Amino acid sequence: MQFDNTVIRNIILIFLGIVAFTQFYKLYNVYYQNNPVTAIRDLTWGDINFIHTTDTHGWYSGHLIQQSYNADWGDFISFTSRLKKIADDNGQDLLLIDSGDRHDGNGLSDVTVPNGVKALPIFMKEDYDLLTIGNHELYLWENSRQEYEDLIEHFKGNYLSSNVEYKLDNGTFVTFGDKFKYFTTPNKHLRILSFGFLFDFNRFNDHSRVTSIKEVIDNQPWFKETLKAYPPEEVDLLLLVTHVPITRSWPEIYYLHSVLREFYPDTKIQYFGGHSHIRDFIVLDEYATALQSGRYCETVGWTSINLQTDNFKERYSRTYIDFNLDSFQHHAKISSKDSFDTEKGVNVSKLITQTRNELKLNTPIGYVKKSNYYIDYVPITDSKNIFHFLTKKVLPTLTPDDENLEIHDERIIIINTGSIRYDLYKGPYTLDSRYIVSPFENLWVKLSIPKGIAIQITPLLNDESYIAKHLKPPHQQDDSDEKNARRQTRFSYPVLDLNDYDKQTIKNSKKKKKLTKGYVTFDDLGHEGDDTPHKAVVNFPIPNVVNSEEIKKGTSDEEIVDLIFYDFIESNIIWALDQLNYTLPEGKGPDFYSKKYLGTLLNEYIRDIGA
Ligand SMILES: O=c1ccn([C@@H]2O[C@H](COP(=O)(O)O)[C@@H](O)[C@H]2O)c(=O)[nH]1
Ligand SMILES: [Zn+2]
Ligand SMILES: [Zn+2]
Repeated sequence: MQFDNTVIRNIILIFLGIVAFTQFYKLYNVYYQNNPVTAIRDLTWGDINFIHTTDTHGWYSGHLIQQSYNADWGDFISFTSRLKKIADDNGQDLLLIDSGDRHDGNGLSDVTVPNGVKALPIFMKEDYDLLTIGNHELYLWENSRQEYEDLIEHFKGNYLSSNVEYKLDNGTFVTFGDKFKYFTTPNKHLRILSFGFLFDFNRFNDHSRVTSIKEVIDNQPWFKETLKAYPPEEVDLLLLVTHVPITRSWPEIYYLHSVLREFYPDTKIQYFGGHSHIRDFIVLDEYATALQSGRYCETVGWTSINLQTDNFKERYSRTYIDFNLDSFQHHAKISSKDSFDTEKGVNVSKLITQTRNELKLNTPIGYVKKSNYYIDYVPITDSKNIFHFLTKKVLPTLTPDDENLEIHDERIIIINTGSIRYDLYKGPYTLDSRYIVSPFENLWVKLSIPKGIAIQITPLLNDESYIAKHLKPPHQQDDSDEKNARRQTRFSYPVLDLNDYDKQTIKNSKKKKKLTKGYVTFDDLGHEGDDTPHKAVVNFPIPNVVNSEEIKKGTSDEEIVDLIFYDFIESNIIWALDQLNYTLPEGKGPDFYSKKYLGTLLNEYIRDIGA
């Protein structure tokens, strides 16, 4: 076959065209990753507006490798101060609220002794109008003491806790802050009665005490006396600042609401929730809604109430603001970073950088070579799932501290999935990553029991139908109810006819935009609540516990094996043994039999493995 010059020239041109197109396409994609074209949805302002944070868990440096959450606490302070100015200029009110859980989840908070000693002063730079306590302020006495001595002192009058108390050295219990607050807002002069509540948490340290919401309502006269002292004609709005999941499957808010409605049949009530780490907004009735604002400085929650209208849809708005500068500047309506920054905000950002350097948080202590490892973006059986990685690669490398400890040939190591808090990213494994992935200082313990019993424990702790049918293991509700709260809220449904919200959603979804991965929240108002439209990520189910089994085939069920687990879940293990009718030899309690196995934490083993 013969080719003339024109054919050859055309082939070369086509080839060059393909190369040029491929290169252009690559650049285009890189550009989009860094400059996603997404229209940020505006905030709707009302007579009274709220900025809400919850479950920050020490993430005040922001997310250093995730653009969507790249703002730090200094930026957040500039943001809220800009919004306060807008509110004041327009004669509207804006209140800042935090729902607790400020420890455990980030190096900035957890590398110090006591944990939080450097992070809390940074948190305290924000001018919160109301705040309350989370369960992470109650695991360790030193954290409760910080709340009592530092935060309550600093936020005097604004720190509310209606069902949590602190034990003084002389043994008397005193409220963490105040049980309630009655106040008038600065601009609209609205009269507000507010309370602070924690869910029915039972793992508090012995210098504190939690009374369930139901117990407070039913058996502590002060609560109903307070409601009577502030009758409906003297209250424009009730504010409930809680560390309680707002989802319908968690009954505590709903019991509280039923009682409040007996006293205030049509007063407006706004709930703020936390603990299950999700974005959520619930409509309780025509005049009552609840907002929950995610976790880990990924989200700033916004809700507003327009008091002038009789129309429900015009009365309420909610937005989940991504914790980044684009969103902050957009909502503050200031395009230049220099004009957006406030002196205080810039100083707090500097303090964060200084503190991170001082604590050497960016120091690499290992390297994650192969890939990212996700908590629930991939199924648990996937090699990129962090629990798959931990059970297959990390747990089998655990070795006891004491070489004289009696050990057996076979062992099962169980971890509660709640002890792993964040995805593990490919690249340098820093001192910070260590606490991000798993912040807890739990000890490994060992129980030596027959293999036939040991192998049934993980399935039993994960069998929710079994757990639902039988007595709940002590403290188990901490984990499994929390997971239910996460799951069910995603598919919560409106109790009022809110179809118009969805029409709006459909209209907008026709606009073809390249979206980044992130939250797409389905709540009672539809799914346009996230300020930044995202491509939704899939969240696969994760069990309560996972294990690594080093068990030989062919050995008898009577063979004694070592069951190794964190002391944090000891009560769950003892519950499971009880369900299996296995009694530890008489006269000796579990404390005697479960021996300390290892002091080295899982997060240090990850470093050694290098992934
Ligand atoms: O020492 C500990 C303390 C807690 N956990 C896990 O944390 C969750 C509670 O976290 P929230 O932020 O309050 O949701 C608890 O259910 C445990 O899974 C732990 O593993 N060790
Ligand atoms: Zn939390
Ligand atoms: Zn919590």
